Amino acid sequence: MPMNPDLEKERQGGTFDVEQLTHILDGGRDKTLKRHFLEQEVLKDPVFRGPDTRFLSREELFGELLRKHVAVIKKTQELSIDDINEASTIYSAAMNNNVGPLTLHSVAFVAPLDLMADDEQKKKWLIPAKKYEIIGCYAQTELGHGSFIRGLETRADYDVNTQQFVLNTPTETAIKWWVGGCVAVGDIGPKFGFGGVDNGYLCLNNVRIPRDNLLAKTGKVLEDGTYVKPENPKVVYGSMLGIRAALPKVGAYNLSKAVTIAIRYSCVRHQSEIKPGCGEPQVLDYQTQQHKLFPLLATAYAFHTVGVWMLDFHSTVMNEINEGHYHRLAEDHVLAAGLKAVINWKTHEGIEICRFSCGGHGYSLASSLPVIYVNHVANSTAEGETVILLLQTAVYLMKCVIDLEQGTPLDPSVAYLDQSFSKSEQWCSDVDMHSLLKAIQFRSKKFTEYVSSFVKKELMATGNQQLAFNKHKVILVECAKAHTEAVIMNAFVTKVDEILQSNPSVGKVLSLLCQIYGVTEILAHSGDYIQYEYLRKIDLDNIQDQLFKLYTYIRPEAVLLVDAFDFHDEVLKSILGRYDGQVYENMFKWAKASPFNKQDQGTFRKYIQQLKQAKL
Ligand SMILES: CCCCC/C=C\C/C=C\C/C=C\CCCCC(=O)SCCNC(=O)CCNC(=O)[C@H](O)C(C)(C)COP(=O)(O)OP(=O)(O)OC[C@H]1O[C@@H](n2cnc3c(N)ncnc32)[C@H](O)[C@@H]1OP(=O)(O)O
Ligand SMILES: Cc1cc2nc3c(=O)[nH]c(=O)nc-3n(C[C@H](O)[C@H](O)[C@H](O)COP(=O)(O)OP(=O)(O)OC[C@H]3O[C@@H](n4cnc5c(N)ncnc54)[C@H](O)[C@@H]3O)c2cc1C
Repeated sequence: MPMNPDLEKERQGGTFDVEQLTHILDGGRDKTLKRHFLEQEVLKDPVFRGPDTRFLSREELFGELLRKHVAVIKKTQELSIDDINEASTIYSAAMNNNVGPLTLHSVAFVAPLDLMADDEQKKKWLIPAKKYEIIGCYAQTELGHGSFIRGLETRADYDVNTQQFVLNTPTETAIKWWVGGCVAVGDIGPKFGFGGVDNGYLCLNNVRIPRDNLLAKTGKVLEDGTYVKPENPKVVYGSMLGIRAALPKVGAYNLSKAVTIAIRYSCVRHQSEIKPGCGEPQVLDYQTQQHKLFPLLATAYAFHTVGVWMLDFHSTVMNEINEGHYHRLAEDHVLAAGLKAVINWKTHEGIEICRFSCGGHGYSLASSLPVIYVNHVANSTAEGETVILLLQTAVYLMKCVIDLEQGTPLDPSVAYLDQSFSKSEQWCSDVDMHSLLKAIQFRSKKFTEYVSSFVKKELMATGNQQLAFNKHKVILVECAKAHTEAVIMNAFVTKVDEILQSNPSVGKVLSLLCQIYGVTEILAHSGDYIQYEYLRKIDLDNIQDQLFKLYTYIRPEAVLLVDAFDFHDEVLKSILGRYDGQVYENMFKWAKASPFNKQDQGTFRKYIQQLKQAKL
């Protein structure tokens, strides 16, 4: 199919090599080549062909995705893939923006076995689980409790005579609920999205399991019922850490899809007039459309950068824990908590902005933006609700303030809290990314000190930490967000500095995106910078001008920057986001193919006839 002339023209501009940026995003040219190979292994294999999942009912969707997910597993085994990124490539190429039915087995059942099973148990369960010879799920949440784990009601009473645990969900609120990939007991019914996953309920009534079913690498129960505590009790929470540490990159992936669709479509879509008689401009030439999409484009790159960094950090900490060193578990937990919370929340807001920026066609499943949205938005609740996780990060920051007062060294990701920040020089309209990072770190430091003073005062008055925290939860959450933004900006600046050395032209365009991310973040909290007397009104006016100037620099690069995400059309599955930009013809073809246009509208005639016969 010929290339849409608008997109053809867009691709003649630009100042950097798209392929080199794709290689950087993938982690090197070899990884890009391997990703292309794996995608083709899926896309050329007829077993992965099937009905357009956007036209399917919930039951049909579950069946079709289960069929495909089994094919994904076979393909992954056939190609001897064990790298998580490569496995994700095969999975994403097949799932058409859905979450597969066996996802929870891989991310929430295998991970805890890996982390908490002893060698014997690994042989018995982890090895067959990795081969899908046993399929598992993660049944923690109950009808009455999800966030408050210590409030869970399920019982496991030890029967010393039979060396068994007797499992019971003693009340209705104790029924296990939301259990992804939970089979044979019951599905909790239709949901907002996640149609490919059978989130189930599980009632336990005197279910007996052997003593050695308790994962024993950390804590264990001896034959006489004595409980041997794990060296570090918090490691039992570790199974939730793995998914949280992975979800920032999942957020980046989903936001990258949404901005790819919205920016390509905004170059194909012509609407209204700027200069009368000069034809309808591309909607991406409107400053308001750029103001919607360019900060999100910058955010997608920022989230990808920090998502890769978080996964590396987490895997290092897990290796340390496997060797018995727990000193970085707390930092890993609060980083994963803050990044998972902020990134997934801003991602679902961003996907919605992308959908709105495509007008009516964004509301059609032909765009796939609604599919990407309803499947992504769960990530702000699942694996730790947003506020719950931000409070974890906030409590850690309050401890950092005490550590600072006591001269205890801080973890590297919060070291900036110990830095002194002088009030900024007057800003013009070309503030560099390092100055923007300093400002964002300054705000986080000041906010942490401000919140800590309130919590301390409350603690003095009540002597109760939970009460003190509960009275200031709103500002504690904001404090955690401010810190997390400092972590994101620091990772982005660090990566861009590195790329400026290795590939100056790519680095330059990414530094523009980094500035857009930083300026947008500062303008979103401009009042704080005035209140803390770090910036003046003139500074804020200047960076507002800078933002609009940055948009003009990014405009000619925008399509190339989304091309660099390198989504194959069959992976993106969006008519608005097609690489060739042939939207209208394919929208019409897709609509005509809808089963709704095929089925006999007998119902229509039957009921309309009734109206006519009713002699209204
Ligand atoms: C093959 C390719 C596949 C690709 C896949 C792609 C995408 C993936 C798609 C889908 C997957 C996404 C979602 C679906 C899966 C969802 C599964 C679930 O939802 S499972 C259930 C998740 N539930 C939760 O997250 C519950 C949240 N609540 C809690 O974690 C706890 O209740 C709490 C909020 C942390 C409170 O704990 P507690 O009541 O014990 O009190 P605290 O004093 O706050 O904590 C005690 C202590 O422990 C530390 N800590 C807490 N959590 C952790 C942790 N995870 N790790 C390490 N440490 C932890 C905490 O800091 C305290 O320490 P201290 O202050 O020093 O005492
Ligand atoms: C798509 C999806 C898949 C899931 N898969 C699984 C799975 O496979 N296995 C599993 O075990 N679970 C699963 N879950 C459940 C999920 O982990 C819980 O929904 C999540 O932990 C939130 O808990 P909750 O639903 O009890 O919300 P609640 O904690 O009841 O939250 C309700 C509101 O109360 C607020 N709140 C609660 N506690 C506090 C507090 N201390 N301070 C301030 N505010 C508070 C929250 O911020 C929120 O606004 C899944 C959920 C979804 C949506």
